[in-house]
Amino acid sequence: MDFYHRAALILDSLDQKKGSVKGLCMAEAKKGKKVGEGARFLKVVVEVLKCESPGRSSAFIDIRHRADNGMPLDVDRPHIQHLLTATKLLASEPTLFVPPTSAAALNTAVKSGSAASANKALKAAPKWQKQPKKTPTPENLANVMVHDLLFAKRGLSLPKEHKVRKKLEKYKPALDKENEREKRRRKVATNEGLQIALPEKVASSLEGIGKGKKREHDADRFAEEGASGLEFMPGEIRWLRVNTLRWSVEAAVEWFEKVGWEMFEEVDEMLAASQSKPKVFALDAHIEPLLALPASVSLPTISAYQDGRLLAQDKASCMPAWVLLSPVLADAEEGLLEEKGKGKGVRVLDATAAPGNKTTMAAALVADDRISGKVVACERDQGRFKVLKDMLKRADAKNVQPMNVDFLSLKPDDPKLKNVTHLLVDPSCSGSGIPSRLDHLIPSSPEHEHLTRIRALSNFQLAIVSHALRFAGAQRVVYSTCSVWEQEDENVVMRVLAKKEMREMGWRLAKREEVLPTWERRGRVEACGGDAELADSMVRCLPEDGTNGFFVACFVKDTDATPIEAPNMPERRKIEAEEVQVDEVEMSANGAEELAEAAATGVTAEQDVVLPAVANGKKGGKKAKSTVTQATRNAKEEVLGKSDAVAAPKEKAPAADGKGGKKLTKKQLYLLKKEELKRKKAEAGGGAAAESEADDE
Ligand SMILES: C[S@@+](CC[C@H](N)C(=O)[O-])C[C@H]1O[C@@H](n2cnc3c(N)ncnc32)[C@H](O)[C@@H]1O
Repeated sequence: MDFYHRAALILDSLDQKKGSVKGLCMAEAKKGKKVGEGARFLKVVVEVLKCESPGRSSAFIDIRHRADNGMPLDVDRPHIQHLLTATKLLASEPTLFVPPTSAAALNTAVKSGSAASANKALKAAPKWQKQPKKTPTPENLANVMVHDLLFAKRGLSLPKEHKVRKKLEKYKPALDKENEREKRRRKVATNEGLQIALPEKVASSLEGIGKGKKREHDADRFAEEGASGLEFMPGEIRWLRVNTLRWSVEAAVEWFEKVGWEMFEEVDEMLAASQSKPKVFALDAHIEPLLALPASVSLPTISAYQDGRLLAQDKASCMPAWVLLSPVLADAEEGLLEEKGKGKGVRVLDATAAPGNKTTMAAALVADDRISGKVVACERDQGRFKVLKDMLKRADAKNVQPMNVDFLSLKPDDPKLKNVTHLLVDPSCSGSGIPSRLDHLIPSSPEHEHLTRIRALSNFQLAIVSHALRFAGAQRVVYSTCSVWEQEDENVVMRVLAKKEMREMGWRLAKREEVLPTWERRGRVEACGGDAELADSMVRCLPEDGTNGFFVACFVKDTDATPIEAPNMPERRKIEAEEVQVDEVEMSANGAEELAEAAATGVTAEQDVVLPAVANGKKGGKKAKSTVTQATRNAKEEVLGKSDAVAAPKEKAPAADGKGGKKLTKKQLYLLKKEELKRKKAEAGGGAAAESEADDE
């Protein structure tokens, strides 16, 4: 019963938007420390969400599928909840889904007459009554148990004589009958027809869970890596990066062959061969230190993975560091570093580093003796900073200086950073490109809320990348996201290029020849105002490419050339600039939020400014008597969406009551918005801010 209680608690937390599917499953599993438990939670929770998720034609899935050129899903109501209502199970058995704690608590529960108040009564019971720390809501406990009763191959995993099982089984005929009726109503032949389809890659990965210890351990890793940030792409290919700080690609190939693996020239050939041979691998065609193995391979059995010579990293996630630094490697090969003024050691800055996949890759690429490069890695969040440090240790990345700092607080003209020439900007994003996050199974917000969040993220991303471009010595800056939304991808790049300031500094986009030229999928022409060449400079990835959904663009500085012309902004962006006016006050990234607040309340340069906590990485700002630097002012304008070439129309304030009436001042508008935000946050149970959505990439 304990397992079901805990699975139901995970569903409760999901309802309260307290985290991602995988993250919450792993967090719960960690409490019990049983091998395979995370994977079991994941499987049960996903199965329940597949048949219960309400509002499946919601904005997120719809847009997501439109973005992937797929079909929107069409499941129109929560199936298990429907079964519970139709059979009156919860109403007739108010105490069945209330954890048995003490007689007194049970009595209270029985007397209460309804499951909800029974649950409330239990929670309020005195501490000395031995009861679990948290009790799940009866609805979610019923969801999990009824799911297993009806759909799990082995049925309920409770002893035959367990009284809850005995009681629940009495309802099985009625539940089955209603289930059959529902299938007829929806014109589907099987139970699967009533469920949301999982992305194929995720489905195949979840399928093996529970079939033997080795697979369980592996599945745990699947869940864990998602939560900790180490990447793992469930599906056909398992990408492993050779950690050249510890090993070489040649040595890795030799080692694999020595222990009985067969190498293939092409990834496709390797995949075809993997149908009959399990031990096959291939070198990736685009990224030198990357190997492709069949996804069925069990990582714990590969010692080179266990000791950090190989690192699990999705191919798309390897692209930014490769695009940023492969030209330096090529120059080193040809002995051109001195000539190009890079002989004194390349300095890289990773603006948003944790968990450190791209940092460690950059560190490995510049560790070459001829380059003798170093990396500064900034991470604002204290918890994630610890993860970053662990990753640096695992990868043996001694040439990295980690800093627990808000990147936006660094001064681009700081003499200590004047040697920084290359910057990685991989800011927090919506994570819409990661199918393995499974978050499309959670009921999503209404469309407006979704777009507001994406716009807020987009403004935050613009602030971070613009800040990077202002670094005095910067020559090459790579911007990336694991999002498939144009707002976070092409739009951010276009907004940067539209800024006079950036063009006058000599920034332009690196052309296709310099940015994975043989990678087929490029930026969307429409999102680049119809400019095919610009779109061609950008890289996009989708799961059908064997990677996560991803986006990469590379800015290069050419101080000698005439500044490029402002690009044609796409029509949609202009429309959004108008729509976004109000929303931009509602910023969700922590530091940027505070900057936005400061700006919206009209604080000027010499006044008290709420600055993001600097150097200690703690969330939340502190009051500081400060003179705002130009960089801070710029960032402030950017997060408010004011710095675009396509300016939002002035003072188009909405009516006071939203229907018509007197116009509000900016401050009134802000206060209203703030109230609304507070209310939403309270409703969401203090769920994570939009910004932290996809920080594990
Ligand atoms: C998408 S993740 C980066 C993933 C990382 N590049 C990797 O490949 O492992 C974004 C990270 O940026 C951090 N972050 C967000 N805003 C930041 C800021 N202003 N300064 C420093 N770090 C920031 C987040 O806490 C998060 O850890």
